[in-house]
Amino acid sequence: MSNHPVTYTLEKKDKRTGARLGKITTPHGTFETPMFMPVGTLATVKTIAPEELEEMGAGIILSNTYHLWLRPGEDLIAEAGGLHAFMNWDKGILTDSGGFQVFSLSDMRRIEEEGVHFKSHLDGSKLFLSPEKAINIQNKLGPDIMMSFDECPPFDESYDYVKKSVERTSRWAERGLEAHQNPDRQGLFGIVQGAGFEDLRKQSAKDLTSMDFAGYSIGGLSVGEPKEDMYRVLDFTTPLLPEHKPRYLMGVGTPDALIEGVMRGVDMFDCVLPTRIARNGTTMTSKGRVVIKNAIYARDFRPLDEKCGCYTCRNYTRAYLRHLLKSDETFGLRLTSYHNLYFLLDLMKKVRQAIREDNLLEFKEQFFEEYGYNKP
Ligand SMILES: CCCSCc1cc(N)cc2c(=O)[nH]c(N)nc12
Ligand SMILES: [Zn+2]
Repeated sequence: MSNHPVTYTLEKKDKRTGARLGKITTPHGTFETPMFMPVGTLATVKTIAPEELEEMGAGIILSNTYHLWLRPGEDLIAEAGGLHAFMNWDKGILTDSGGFQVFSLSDMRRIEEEGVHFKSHLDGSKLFLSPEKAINIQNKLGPDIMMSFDECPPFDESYDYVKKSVERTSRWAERGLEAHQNPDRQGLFGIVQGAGFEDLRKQSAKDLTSMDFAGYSIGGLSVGEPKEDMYRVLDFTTPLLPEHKPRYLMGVGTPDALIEGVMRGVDMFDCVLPTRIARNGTTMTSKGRVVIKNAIYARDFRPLDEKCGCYTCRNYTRAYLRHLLKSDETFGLRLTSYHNLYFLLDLMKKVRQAIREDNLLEFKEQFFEEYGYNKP
């Protein structure tokens, strides 16, 4: 069906790069792109309240089918009225399909045409996930955007293996479309795979764009490959995707990769990085990374980032943040997580403005210089 509940409006194409300004409309609101999506694996963006996510400008957040299936279970969340009600978040929610987590979290797994057999990372119990099951779980969780069940092979996997994997992921995608019970209110995205092989990326994109998905994800990247490889794959993959549907690059969230991805036509990004590194005291600032537990900050009574307008930077000093992190005080995790999320959301706001003003390349150069990316 072509009248999807999740639609994309292309507003402006950058004259000198592949960047584009747009809006994605979901049953829970319309949000500007390019956008960064905070990850809330277990129905919470760790240590941050929904109201705080809203005040920092988050539009769509992520949750994780695999984790929520195992705990507390999709039926419990369905009884609660779905993820939005369960976690008291009334903007957009996107869920991953679980395949990636199976491959990254679980050992003893066996991949067959029917699906994947594996052991729970929680208690070792035997589990089975199929394309149909992954879609049914997401139908019950009730996100605005759902992902097809895919296999994300290692980037350095053999050509023959990746070819077979891409063909199976395309068959899984078709089965998922068939199994989708709420196509009127939940948009389903296909996930393009193919590792670093251009012909396999083309095959995957051809297969998936022949099916009527609401949007397209670029999977199989940000899995440890060199960034230059990721950019090379994006260069020949994003042009294969429909211009008038959203493009989502999975698992990408460093400032440089976000900007490089935008310049290659990507609209949506997610990454656990900002909150994960925050919890061990690593923060992203306009002058590059600041590892706040470092002794040099013990008597540094300046804000974390003097150019940042976030709650953390307006109210607390580096010395205080260092004290909290060194003392394992939970409040410290909240303050660094808040700042890192705000930093990336604010970066994407500045990127959107740069596309509006046709100075994205100049913005990138200045941001890279100040962040320290150009240092040898
Ligand atoms: C909540 C996490 C969402 S993104 C997870 C993710 C991250 C990365 N890097 C790749 C993939 C992929 O290829 N397929 C799928 N389903 N997910 C991926
Ligand atoms: Zn800040």
